Order: sequence, then structure tokens, then C-alpha cells
Amino acid sequence: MADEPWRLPNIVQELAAGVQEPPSRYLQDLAGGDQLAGAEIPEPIPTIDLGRLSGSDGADEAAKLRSALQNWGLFLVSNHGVETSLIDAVIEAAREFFRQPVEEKKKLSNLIDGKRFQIEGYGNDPVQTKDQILDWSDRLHLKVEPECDRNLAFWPTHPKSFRDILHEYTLKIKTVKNDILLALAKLLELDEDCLLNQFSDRAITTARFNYYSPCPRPDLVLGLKPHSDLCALTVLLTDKEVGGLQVLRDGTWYSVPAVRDYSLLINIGVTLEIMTNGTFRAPLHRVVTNAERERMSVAMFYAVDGEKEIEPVAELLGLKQQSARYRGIKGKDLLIGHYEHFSRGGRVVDSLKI
Ligand SMILES: O=C(O)CCC(=O)C(=O)O
Ligand SMILES: [Fe+2]
Repeated sequence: MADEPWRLPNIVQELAAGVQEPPSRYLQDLAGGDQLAGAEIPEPIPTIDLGRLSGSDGADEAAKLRSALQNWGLFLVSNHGVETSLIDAVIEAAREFFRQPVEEKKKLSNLIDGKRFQIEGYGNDPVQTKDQILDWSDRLHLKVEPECDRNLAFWPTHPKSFRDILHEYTLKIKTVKNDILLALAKLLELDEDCLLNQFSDRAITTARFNYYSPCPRPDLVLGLKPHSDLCALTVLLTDKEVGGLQVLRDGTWYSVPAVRDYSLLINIGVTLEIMTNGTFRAPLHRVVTNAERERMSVAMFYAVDGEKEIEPVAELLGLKQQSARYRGIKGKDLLIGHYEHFSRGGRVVDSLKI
């Protein structure tokens, strides 16, 4: 089956350089009158001061966080302690990587023998069915934690600083993730480390560098199809100048403006939706394309150990006297389910509801 040519999508950057019109496999079916241009967001995505949230006078920030989670499943954090110079360096290193000729990048291909898909490496997401609508983006996906499991063969050597910068960024963002998990547990009135403890030293963190080439038909083509992230939390660095991310609320796609001030965008993933028994919901989001400008983003995905059973946290069920609304599932099986649903634009978590 690996020999079926439809399973091997093009590198979009290559395609974009050579075609006037996107091939039919990239065109959305907009029969229902859906439009890709999103609605203007009615209020800004709340920005939470992470220093204050974690301190003793964090009540206002906690209230903001609660409302952001209820309304969007997304929030921004400022005062997070990650130096602006490091953030700039991450973006610049990613830009340098993507600026290389496609042939260079293909040396890190995510296709084994040019055929079989694996998660790590440079390329596209897997194609599951012949009629799957493809995304107008390329990405480099790397496992960064556990550190001893890094596959350095996939880590770029150009620019030369790439590996060191990603290593440092991994260390810094981890503290942000930890602070957020502590705050979320507090919000749920659980022991502070109740959520944090779900992540063992075998928990998997991946970094995904997304590159969206300019697309001649932004009215018909998506950069990334609707999905919810599979992990517990995503920490996203979005392009400072070019917007494109949209989030679904009450049936409407809202455009999330580009983040210009070094805040980090935090996105709840399905693992946390299950753990919190649906109290925090993983939002559906997608990325639209831009006719003139390239766009980039860097996502850090915090998942659990593949062998861990993901299920509603017992302490929470006890506290709220709730029964579990989701079936338990192992981290590695959630990953398999994720890609099956992803190809159809659905959420694996909906199949786990009791
Ligand atoms: O590019 C973006 O803004 C979002 C990327 C995203 O949703 C993802 O990588 O899961
Ligand atoms: Fe995402």
C-alpha cells in the first residue's frame, strides 16, 4: 500500500513554485456555503500575566483564564520568562531552515525509503484516503523530550545554531507549561500538582515547525485543516506579521490576529479535555492561506508517555461527584486515532465520549 502514489503528497513549497492553480486535491468542498475567510474576533483573546497568575495575587488573572477557557480554549500568556531574544532566535532559525532548497530539507524527510510515513522529519502529514483534501503547508516535526530519545538525525544542521536554540527553547518553554498546568489544577480546585503529575519523565514533547507557502487561491485552500491538538497543551509561537489561524466557536470560524508582542499562544489539547472530563475543551482550529506572503509558526506539543492511560482524573471526578464522560485510552492509541480523524477534519476525542 505504501506504493500507492496518492499517499505521497508533494512538498507544497515545490508545488507552489511551479503551479498557477492549486491541484484539485487541495481544493476544499465549500458546497455548504462555508467561506474560508474567517469572521473578525469579537473581543481579543485574553492575555494572562503568567507571573501574576502564579503569584499570590493571581485571582484576577485566574478569572481571566477561566473565561478564556470557557470562551475559546485558547489564551495568550505574557510575562512568561522566555527572553524575547530566544523567541527571535527560534523564529530566525526556523526561517533559515525553510529558506534552504527543498533538496536540502528532503535529507530530513519523514518518509522512510521515500514511501512510509513516520511522524518525525520534514514533509507533510500522512494521507489516509485517496479523497483526503490536502493541506497547503510543509512542516518539520521533531521529538524534543524525553531528551534521551531525541533522533538527532532529523535535527537540522543548518543553521548551525538550530540544535542549541531548540534545546534552550525546550528547557524554557517547559517551565511555562509547568506553570500553566499548576494554575489549571488550581482553577479546578485540585491539588496543585495533580495535572503536572500526569506527565512522567517519559512524557513526549514534540516541536512542530509549520511553513505555509503563499497560495494563489486562499478562498479555496487551507494551510492546515480543522483539528484539535492531540496533546494536553500546545505552546504556539505564531508569525508576528501574517495571521491565518482561525478558531471555531458556536459554528463560526474566527480569525486569531497575529501575535506581535512576544506573548505565547496556549491551546488546550484533547488529552487535557479527557483528563478534565470535558471541563476544559480542546478547540477546533485551522489555518488559512495567504496569496502574497509566506507564514510560519512553531508549536510545542506536550503529550503524555505513550504507555500511559489517559482518562478523567480520579480526584476531579471525586471532587465534582461526576462520572467519567470519556473512555480511557493509551497515549500511543490516541495518536493513531488522532491521525485517522485528522485526515477527515474530525476530533478523535468525540469517539471516546461515553
Ligand atoms: O500555524 C498555526 O498558527 C497553528 C498550527 C497548528 O495548529 C498546529 O501545528 O497544530
Ligand atoms: Fe493545531
